[in-house]
Amino acid sequence: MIKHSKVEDFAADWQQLHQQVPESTKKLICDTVDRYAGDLATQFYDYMLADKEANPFISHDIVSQRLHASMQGWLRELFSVQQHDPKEIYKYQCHVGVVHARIQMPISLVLRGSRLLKQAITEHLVETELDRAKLVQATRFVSEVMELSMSAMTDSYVINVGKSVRTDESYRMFALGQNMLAERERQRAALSEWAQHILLHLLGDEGTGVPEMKHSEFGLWLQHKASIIFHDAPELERIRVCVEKLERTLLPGLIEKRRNGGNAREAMRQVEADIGEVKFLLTGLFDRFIEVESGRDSLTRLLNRRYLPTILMRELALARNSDVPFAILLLDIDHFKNINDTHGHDSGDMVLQQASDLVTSSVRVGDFIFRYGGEELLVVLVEIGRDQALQVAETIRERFAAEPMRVGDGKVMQVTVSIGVAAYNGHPDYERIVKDADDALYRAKNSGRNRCELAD
Ligand SMILES: Nc1nc2c(ncn2[C@@H]2O[C@H](COP(=O)(O)OP(=O)(O)OP(=O)(O)O)[C@@H](O)[C@H]2O)c(=O)[nH]1
Repeated sequence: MIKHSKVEDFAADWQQLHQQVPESTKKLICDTVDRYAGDLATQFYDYMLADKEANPFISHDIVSQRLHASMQGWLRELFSVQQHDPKEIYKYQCHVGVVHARIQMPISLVLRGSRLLKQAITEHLVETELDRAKLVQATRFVSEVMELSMSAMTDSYVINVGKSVRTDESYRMFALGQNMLAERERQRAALSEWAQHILLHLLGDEGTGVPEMKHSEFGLWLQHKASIIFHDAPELERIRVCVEKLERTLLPGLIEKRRNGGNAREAMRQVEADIGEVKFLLTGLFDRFIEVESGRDSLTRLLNRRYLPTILMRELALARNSDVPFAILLLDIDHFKNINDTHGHDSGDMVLQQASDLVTSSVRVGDFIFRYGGEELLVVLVEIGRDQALQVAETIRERFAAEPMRVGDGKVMQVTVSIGVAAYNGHPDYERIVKDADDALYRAKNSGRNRCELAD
């Protein structure tokens, strides 16, 4: 069967729609839209300009200079009786969609606007000499033309918003690609330098107008780059609050104290504490992101769970398109709580680290190992069938049972694991295979632990 492209589907629907409605009715709609195009555009933009959500995207000036006329042109063309090529009409609608995406106008707003226009055109049609049957037909025609236009617009809107998200993300990755450890040290140094600068300035005798942070190297970084790298991390906001407090309250207070010859020690201490807080937040922010962005869990160095959907979706696509199967193992350390309770939390951590080393050395380099939960690991075994996957799980289980683990103070203890195994079975939803492995793990636990169970 030939797969139709979106433009061909649009053209076919457009032609079919036009064939269903008599020329006389179309002519009347065309004339009505033509006559009221100005009013319709005014009505549309009055509504948009009054709307809180729409307001940031348009202004009175832009409306009067450009948009009002474009809207009339668009309406006239959409309902024109001249036989335009439907593919050209499709392109035109896509272009409008691209523009909406570029200015980041929410699609809900575009759809709301279209409903408003549909209603307004219908009201004008009611005033014409059309009889009831024809009026119903005309109203339906207007509605479907609008629907078709919106579907083309939405298609290109979605693609183009996707593109811009990818661009943002690639810039973010580029920014992150710069060595984050070096960046962290650079910004810490820039902050210290600025702090030193103001303290030296304050110790001088003028005691007025300290150098503003926003013009310092750190201030510029905070203003322009930090929010791209860290998005809306809460620490960033707290840093901004600290900086504002410093500039608006603490520093002026300190200057005032010094000018009046008062004891500035307490004010100075507050300034130092505030700068210390900014430094602390900054370090924490970088450290958190270095850990997350490296994609690894900080304790076990295994992959972070948030990458699991990406990996599983990729494996599912490979399995579907190239017939390359895969399987997952869900592994849970038995009675882990007892290890913590008996030997302490640090020993629990040590066991987790040894457990991840053991699993890592039991699978191939091409497999993926995630820290799935507290004491749960998830392994994606690539290019493997169900029986082989079960064998791998058995080997891991046996190794755990055979190799005692260190728990601090030179002590060792026996640790066992339960494993649920699920192989790709053609189901397209990646959550399903995880759920299958989870059910199998549950059975392994309920059947006495230190066991592997295969999903049904
Ligand atoms: N030391 C340490 N403990 C953790 C970590 N993450 C989770 N835990 C602990 O792991 C324990 C898991 O306990 P449970 O879920 O009751 O299960 P369990 O004791 O392993 O028993 P079964 O799974 O039923 O065999 C909890 O006490 C958690 O506090 C971690 O990173 N380090």
